[in-house]
Amino acid sequence: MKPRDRLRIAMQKSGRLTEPALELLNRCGLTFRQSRDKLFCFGEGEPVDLLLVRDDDIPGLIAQGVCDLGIVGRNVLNEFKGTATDGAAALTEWRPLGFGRCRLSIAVPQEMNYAQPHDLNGMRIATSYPALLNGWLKAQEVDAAVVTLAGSVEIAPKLGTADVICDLVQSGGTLVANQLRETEVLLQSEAVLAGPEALPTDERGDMIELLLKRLDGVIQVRESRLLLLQTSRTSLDAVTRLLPGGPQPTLLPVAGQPDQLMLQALCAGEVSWRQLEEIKKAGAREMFVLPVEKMLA
Ligand SMILES: Nc1ncnc2c1ncn2[C@@H]1O[C@H](COP(=O)(O)OP(=O)(O)OP(=O)(O)O)[C@@H](O)[C@H]1O
Ligand SMILES: O=P(O)(O)OC[C@H]1O[C@H](OP(=O)(O)OP(=O)(O)O)[C@H](O)[C@@H]1O
Ligand SMILES: [Mg+2]
Repeated sequence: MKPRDRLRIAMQKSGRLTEPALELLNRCGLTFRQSRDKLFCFGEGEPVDLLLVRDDDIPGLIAQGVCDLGIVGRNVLNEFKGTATDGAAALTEWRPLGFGRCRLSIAVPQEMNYAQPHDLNGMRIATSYPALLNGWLKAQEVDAAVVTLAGSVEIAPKLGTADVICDLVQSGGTLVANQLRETEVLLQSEAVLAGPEALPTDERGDMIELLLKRLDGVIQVRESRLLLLQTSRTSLDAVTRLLPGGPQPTLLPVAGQPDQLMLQALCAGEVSWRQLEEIKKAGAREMFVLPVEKMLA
């Protein structure tokens, strides 16, 4: 294959991961000119181009060296790795990306008795993830027949083509609609940046390292929240103990109220209503949770 001097990233052409993947790359300073066929997008500022494909093809394109990186669900990446063809094992997850969260689960008809994996012995399990399912069955020492389907897996028990299923679950709505109940989680998944374990030794390797640094910055900011609140000095310990993870908070005096403090804390994730209510009960008031736009340590 001809050596390339531009980095090529594969992502889903049209689906759940398309918009968030593109937004993430834009935030990393990568913008693309949309070509007429929309399958190849030329990078405008940086030497990084996009290939828009079916998500299932992404790991193979990386393994073949057609693309340097790909944005794909962990479920698809691990299924490919589970097929253990040449090059498959050498793919790795460079970064989890925090979107496209779902899980690969076993689900059984609501009325079926299920207590443990061994209850699946002798059953037919429909799935689009035969390698992942077979790996799990082997680890659990369960002897079941795997029925591979490309989609609409949840309907299989009703059609009588399988007894139970193994498919992606997010809200659980599809399972409920098909009178199924989730019994085992095989894999927690989200979109990941996938690539070969060994970085290219030419300039593309340097570009990947630069991209990873930008990505880390973008992800850190995206997940950070600035929490501002007021507390009395006597409640400070109780309030501080409840703060979500992050660096030490900053304390500021409040003008005209010597017993009060303003507390500022950078939190490494969402701050939920419940957490806020708990912190308030511990003595805090005037609480604000702010998104962080940019951060430079
Ligand atoms: N209900 C869901 N909620 C959140 N993420 C999901 C959900 N279902 C799937 N995903 C994640 O999003 C990825 C893409 O899902 P999508 O349904 O767009 O794929 P697809 O139909 O296989 O698309 P393609 O046409 O590219 O093959 C999945 O591989 C999984 O990682
Ligand atoms: O738990 P839920 O929130 O209901 O999501 C789970 C469903 O979402 C995905 O299907 P999708 O909607 O993409 O349909 P498809 O796979 O048939 O294209 C997945 O294959 C499940 O069927
Ligand atoms: Mg697909």
